[in-house]
Amino acid sequence: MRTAYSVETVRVAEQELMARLPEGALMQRAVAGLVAACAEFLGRVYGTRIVLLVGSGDNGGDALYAGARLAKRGAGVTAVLLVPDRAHPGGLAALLRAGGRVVRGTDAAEEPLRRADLVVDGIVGIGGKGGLRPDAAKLVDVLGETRAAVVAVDLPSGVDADTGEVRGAAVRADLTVTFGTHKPGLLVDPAREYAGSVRLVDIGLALPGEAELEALQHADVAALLPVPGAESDKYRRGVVGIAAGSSRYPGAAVLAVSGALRGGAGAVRYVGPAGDAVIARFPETLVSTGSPEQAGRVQAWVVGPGAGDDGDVVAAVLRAEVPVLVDADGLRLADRDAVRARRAPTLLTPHAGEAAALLGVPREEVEGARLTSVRELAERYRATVLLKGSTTLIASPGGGAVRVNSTGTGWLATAGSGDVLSGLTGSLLAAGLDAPDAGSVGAYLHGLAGRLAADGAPVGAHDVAEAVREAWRDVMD
Ligand SMILES: NC(=O)C1=CN([C@@H]2O[C@H](COP(=O)(O)OP(=O)(O)OC[C@H]3O[C@@H](n4cnc5c(N)ncnc54)[C@H](OP(=O)(O)O)[C@@H]3O)[C@@H](O)[C@H]2O)[C@@H](O)CC1
Ligand SMILES: Nc1ncnc2c1ncn2[C@@H]1O[C@H](COP(=O)(O)OP(=O)(O)O)[C@@H](O)[C@H]1O
Ligand SMILES: [K+]
Repeated sequence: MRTAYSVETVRVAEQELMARLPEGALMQRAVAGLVAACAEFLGRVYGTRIVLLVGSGDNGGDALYAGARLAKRGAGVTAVLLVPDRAHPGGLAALLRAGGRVVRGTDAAEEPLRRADLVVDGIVGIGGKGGLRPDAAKLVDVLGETRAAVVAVDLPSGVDADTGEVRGAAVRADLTVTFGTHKPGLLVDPAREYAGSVRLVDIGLALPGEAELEALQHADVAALLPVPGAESDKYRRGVVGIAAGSSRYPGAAVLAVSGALRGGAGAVRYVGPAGDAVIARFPETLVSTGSPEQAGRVQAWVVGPGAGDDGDVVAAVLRAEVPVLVDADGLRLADRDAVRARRAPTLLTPHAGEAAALLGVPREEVEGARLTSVRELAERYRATVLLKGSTTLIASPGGGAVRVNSTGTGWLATAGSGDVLSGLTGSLLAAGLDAPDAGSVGAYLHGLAGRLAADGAPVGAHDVAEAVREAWRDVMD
């Protein structure tokens, strides 16, 4: 499991560790990792031109000490000091001793930045408050006009470490070298995109049990996937009910069933007006035309994909005393109080637009503040919420760590791919995973399937469903 901790938690752990170490030792651990990452990134250090962007805190100190070590290895290093009289004194002295050069202010930065092979962003790290100040923002603008590669120290300056929000100018890095733990912002868009690839340097911080964010890895997913035992039969494996599709959107039903068949349940029941289309494509589906109550027992329901305006079906499914996943039209049709009153688990799976409607805010607000939005939705609706997008987030109603999934690819932004996800995730619910596990395992497999199916070329949603089995095998390998 990859985890990310809030700045507040990092600060406490940092204090505890610093109290036990000689002064400056922690920073030198961070610097050693930063230098190794820069050297690896450059390929060779000798003869390269490196520019350090140096703010007034320890983030700038890291950059200065790293610059000193790189200068000793033969790089030409120039430090741009944003607040010259507050640059980290020890770091600055070390750089000057190593033969580094210093310029002051943004105007003087232009020329060295244009010629740089590598820029080290030490403007601000976890001590950043609010958007970048005007002089720092101007420096970031100048940097944006160059073609230099950028390594960010701890965080790309200008992104919010705790939320992943980016208000105003921020550094776009190729690589971020972060210390002690991932910060939530490094795993959540839009900030994640600014970070480039992320390298974690272990500096010995002892972090408490509960993280702010968790990201499942292959081994975690493998341990959660439902695998039939010798005594399994189709009912014990779980039956998932799909109440989806309409005469207008029969394809949504087919796609949700295609996902459900690959999610580990022993049988898939379909209820709705698209039964003929479903049977034609998937003859193994148990199709019925009546209401969800009459469909026979299921261990979980999926309701909503392509449902059109059939609010009665949504209401009937919400009355069921088994886990229910509500997606797409179902999110619009579901009665809020009925969702909140449910005793069995509920999993809502909105994309940003649907989440915005549920919260009564503009879509951009959700896209700009995904972590805050998903937490708010889970609390308001007393449900587990899976917020879809480039990074998918899963929050639980009682608070606690939010799961983040980033196995996906932009190729998944194709009509119907959300229907596949809802069927797949519903199937995992029916197989016995709890709502946060079903949501995060479903998103993981779906994202991986999208990657495997696309392999660099466009895909349709049915290709994604077909690739779920390959993703499953890949995880189990
Ligand atoms: N945690 C760890 O274990 C370790 C942490 N380490 C490193 O220390 C870093 C944290 O250092 P830090 O605490 O000095 O804060 P930092 O990020 O440099 O920023 C504060 C400075 O920036 C300024 N400033 C603030 N907001 C701003 C804005 N919007 N725009 C512009 N400027 C702004 C603020 O100015 P002030 O408000 O004081 O005027 C202040 O001077 C951390 O990220 C990591 O790199 C490692 O060395 C060792 C292990
Ligand atoms: N840029 C992206 N990167 C990764 N995954 C994405 C991206 N855009 C969309 N997705 C994923 O594709 C799926 C789209 O679902 P949704 O928006 O419901 O589409 P539809 O309603 O057409 O089925 C979701 O699983 C979402 O997380
Ligand atoms: K930084």
